[in-house]
Order: sequence, then structure tokens, then C-alpha cells
Amino acid sequence: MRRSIATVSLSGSLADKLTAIGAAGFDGVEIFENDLVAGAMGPEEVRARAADLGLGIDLYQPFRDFEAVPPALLARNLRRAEHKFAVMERLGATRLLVCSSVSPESVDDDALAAEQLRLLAERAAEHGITIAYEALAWGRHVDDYPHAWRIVRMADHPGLGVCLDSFHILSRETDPYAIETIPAEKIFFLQLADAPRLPMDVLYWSRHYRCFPGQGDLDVAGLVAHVLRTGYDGPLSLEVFNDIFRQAAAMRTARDAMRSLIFLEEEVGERLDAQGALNLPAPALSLPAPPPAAPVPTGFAFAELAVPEPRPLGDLLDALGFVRTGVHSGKPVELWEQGEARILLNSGSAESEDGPALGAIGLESPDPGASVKRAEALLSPVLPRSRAPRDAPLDAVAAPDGTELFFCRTARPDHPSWTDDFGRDRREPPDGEITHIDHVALTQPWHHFDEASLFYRAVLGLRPHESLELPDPYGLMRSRAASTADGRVRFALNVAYVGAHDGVPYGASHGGPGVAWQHVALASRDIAATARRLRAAGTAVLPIPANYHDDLEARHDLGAERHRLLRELGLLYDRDAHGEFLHFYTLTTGRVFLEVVQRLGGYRGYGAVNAPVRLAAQHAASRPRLG
Ligand SMILES: O=C(O)c1ccc(O)c(O)c1
Ligand SMILES: [Mg+2]
Repeated sequence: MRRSIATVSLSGSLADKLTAIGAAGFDGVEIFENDLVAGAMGPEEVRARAADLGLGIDLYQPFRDFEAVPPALLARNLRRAEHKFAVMERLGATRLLVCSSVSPESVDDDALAAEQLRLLAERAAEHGITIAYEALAWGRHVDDYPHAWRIVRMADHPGLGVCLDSFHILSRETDPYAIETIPAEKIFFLQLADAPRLPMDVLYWSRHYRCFPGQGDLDVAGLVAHVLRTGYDGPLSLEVFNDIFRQAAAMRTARDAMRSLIFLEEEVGERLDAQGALNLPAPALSLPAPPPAAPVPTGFAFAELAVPEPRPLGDLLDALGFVRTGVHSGKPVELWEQGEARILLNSGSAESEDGPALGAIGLESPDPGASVKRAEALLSPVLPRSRAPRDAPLDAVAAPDGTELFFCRTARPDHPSWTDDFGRDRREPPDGEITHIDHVALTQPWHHFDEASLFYRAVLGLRPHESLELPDPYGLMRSRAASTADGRVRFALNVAYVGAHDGVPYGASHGGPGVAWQHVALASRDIAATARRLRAAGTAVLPIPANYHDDLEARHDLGAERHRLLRELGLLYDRDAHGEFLHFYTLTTGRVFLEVVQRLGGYRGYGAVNAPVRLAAQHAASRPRLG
């Protein structure tokens, strides 16, 4: 099947867009009229440029407000159409998208709409052009695909069919099942977009918040499965109107778009397989071969912090009960361990220029080689294995925020272990309260948030959780977790909302809304003991205001003794339907802080209700003291 994308989905000039679309490996484009009209390239030049890049022009769009109008207006609309046919002939485009009318001059008369669309299709046929009629979710009289299809059927012209757009169908919760009653040869085009569920006006939602399939909440794969079951074999074409993608680098967005499409095809294939491939029409069976399956990671192997020098983070780890169990044989890297929690302090990395930063994460993979093949097939940058000859080979890819992800098998007989690089006389890890890394929180650049949630889902096979908004004293943080089903690997992805025009958040002079902070959360089996241990070592933790604990007592009745303990040790508290959560934070150094957490029962969250208190406390603690 052809893979296409509408030029409206990307930033830049039409030439930039085409270059990016070609580089990402698409087969075709939908030329969005505004891109042509506002651009310097004439239609012949666009045609030649697209051809040079191996791109077909699969659609020209949109033609608006055509049907069901009084005769005088029809004549004007046909004249307008003739001009567009001429442009399309110069472009070499043979399919025109007509959106259902939003004009107050159109009337609610299906027979009239059908008659006029038939006339349009007849005129178009004289130029070798066909018409795909699309129901906009906010169309004045035609606002869903069953209605558009009734009109197309009534018009009964071979050059007139429907265009289906997943956003218009799924946003309004129109039942996609009836798509299967449309003959494949009458589905002229298929546009795909996802979106987060937002309770807002559908036009505004569509024009600003669409995203690539797999990044939002709509069941795009389910819809495509219905379409393919008809025997449709036209393009799968992404059409995304998104305020952030309009600003982001086109090359990167195009690659993100292609990753989304590859992942979508895989999901569609699984749906169709699950429903029995026997009665499927041929096009549905000719979906491209899916990428190699994602080996689901089974835990964190390590977190690597780039540090200017091993102290003071080493002192903090020591106070937490970690032991330095080894030093890398060839690089200034220390390995600190407790239970299965492993932290590397790397003082030989340029990333620590502004103080400690999280540089790399090791994930336990059942098959590290397969993890990298998957990442590569989904267009993730694979990192070179430029390591000293003695080093255990490590397979790594770059996550969207630049963090290096290593796929490891720690101390397993079937695979070289990265721990072998830390000397034969490695000490035994101590058995303390801290048992393992619970989660890692990464801060995404503001324009890579959707890309990141798709990356963790598609490349690593994690499940995305709902997207949350967390107030920070200097802005809003958007936060979304992604985890394995068993919770052994959990990521929290955060991004600072910005007045997205200059990329510099208000409050930047205060460090901005938690802009660059990253953290590693350590699981403790007895968080009170861990907190006391730090206190005994004279290590300060993030102070929590008494107001928080007053409010906590109002919200929960945990008994006087427990409330006293939480207050005394500065612990934060949350609960969900599955269990309870206790946590506290260390002070931030550079970009990094540590969190200590204890999950009681099957608590599934990350203490998000407490994030505003944490963020405010962190700003207060990091503000330079006056006088
Ligand atoms: O928002 C719009 O106007 C618009 C235009 C063309 C489309 O294909 C579409 O889905 C929406
Ligand atoms: Mg559309």
C-alpha cells in the first residue's frame, strides 16, 4: 500500500516539506492548496520536484463549499473548479478532495447536493480528474461519512467517491463498522490522524490538536482494519493539523510520521490476523511485512549520570546505603549498587558541563539484538558501538530527548554482561531497603512530546498512560507515563508547556517550569528507614511545607500516628484503587535529583497529585538566597 502524507502536517516552505517527505521514505503527498498558493514554485516545478523525490501527488486539496447551492452560485463554483482543474493538470494531480460545505448559502437537500456533485465529477472527468467527497465533522448539512456516502451513491458517477478521514469519524464517535458496506472502488481516499480526547469544539480540536496515529487516544487501527476489509488499496495518508508540528523541524516530523505509519500498519495487521485472515481481500493481505517484534524490557539495568566529579552524588548514594562496587576498567565511571538498583557515575562525559545530568539508561532486554533491530526498523537512531575493545558489546539507541538507551542482559550466562567492565574484584551489592529502580522521569523538549510517547510505545512496547497537566509556579507541566504491563519498567515523560512562540518559557529566569529536571526514582521496601538513614547521615532532603501535611490530613484519615510520621519525615502520600504510595525527594544537583518511593499494594501511579507541591518546593530550594 502507498504511504502518503498531507503537506499541511509539516512546517516550512513547500520545497522544505517535499524534501522532508521524500527523505522519510513516503510514496506520495497530498498537496494542501495553501502551501501551493503561498509558495514561489509554480505547479510544473512542484510536479518536477516531487517526481525527483520519488513522490506521487496523490491528492490536491481542499476544494470547499461547492455543493447544494442556488443556481447562480453553482455557476460561480463551477468556474472556480475549472481554475483548480487547470492547476491540477499542471501539477499532474488527478484527484481533488471536496469537503462538505460549511457555507450558510448551502441548503439541506441531498438530491441537490448529489446532482451538483455529479455535474462536478462530469466536468472533472474532461480533465482526467476524479472527486473525493469528504464529510467534515462540522459540515453544515453533511457531517458524517454515512451521509457523504448516501449522496455519492445517489450521484452515481464513476468519477465520484468518498474520502474517509479517521479524525472526522472517530472524533464524533460515528460507528466505523458501516464503512464495510461501502464498495472498495467507491472509497477514493483514506486520511489518517489521531488526537488526544479533549472536550472541546470539534473544529478547534481538529485544526490544532490532531497528531499522528499512536500518539493520541483514537482507535485509528480499528478504523483502518474496517477500510481494508472492503478491499481498499489506495494510499494510507496522514493528515495532521497540529500547532506544534507546524513549528517543529520538518525532517524530524516526517520521520516521526513514518514511524507512526509503520507502527499503525503493524497494529492493523494484528487486528486483521486476529479476525481470521481467510476471508480477507488481497490488499489487506499485502500490508508491508511488520518490523521485528518488540522484546518487552523486564527491568532497569542501570541509570547513568554524567557528573563533573563523583562527589557529591557519590556521597548521597553512600548515605542512601549504596556501595561503590566497581570502577570501569578504562573510563572514569563508578558503579554504585544496592539490591538490583545500579547507578553509574560517569565523570568523563561532556554532558555534565552544567552539573550532573542523566545521560543513559540500561534496560534489561530478553534479546538485546532484537531490541535494536526493532528500534532501527522504526527509524530510531542506533548508536555506534564505539567502545574500547575490551568492553562488553552494548546495543544502544537514542531516545527522542537524546538519552542513550542501552539494551542489556545483566549477569546472564547467555550474553556478555556490561558489569564485566567493572573489574573482577567487584564487591557484592549490599542488601538494603532500596531494591531496584522504580521509574525514570525524563524531560522532553516541548516540541518532541508526542514523538516521545510514540517512541516508548512503538519501539519499546510500553503502554502509554493518560496525559496529565501539572501546575508549576512558573507554568504548566504536561506529564505522561509509559510502562510495561507488569510495571517493571516505567518512564515518566514530562514537558514544560511554553507560550510556544519563542520557545522560552515565562519564568525562565527562575529556571522555568521544571524545564530541564530529570530524576531517577528508587524503590524502597521501608521508606521510613531510608528517610531516617539520610537524616542520620546529615543529608538534607527536599523540605515539604507543613501546609501540605495539613491538607493531607483533610483529604485522608490515615490515623494520628501515620500522619505524624509522614510529617516528621517529610514524606508525600497518594493512593489509588490498588494501593498506597509514599515518596520523598533529594535536593537537585545540576539537572538531576533522586526520588525514593514505596508502593504499598498494587499502586499504579507516580504521585502526580503531589507534583505541584514538589515543583514549588524545588523552585524554592533552588532559588539563590538574597543578602
Ligand atoms: O480543517 C479543514 O478545513 C479540513 C480541510 C481538509 C480536510 O481533509 C480536513 O480533514 C479538514
Ligand atoms: Mg481530512
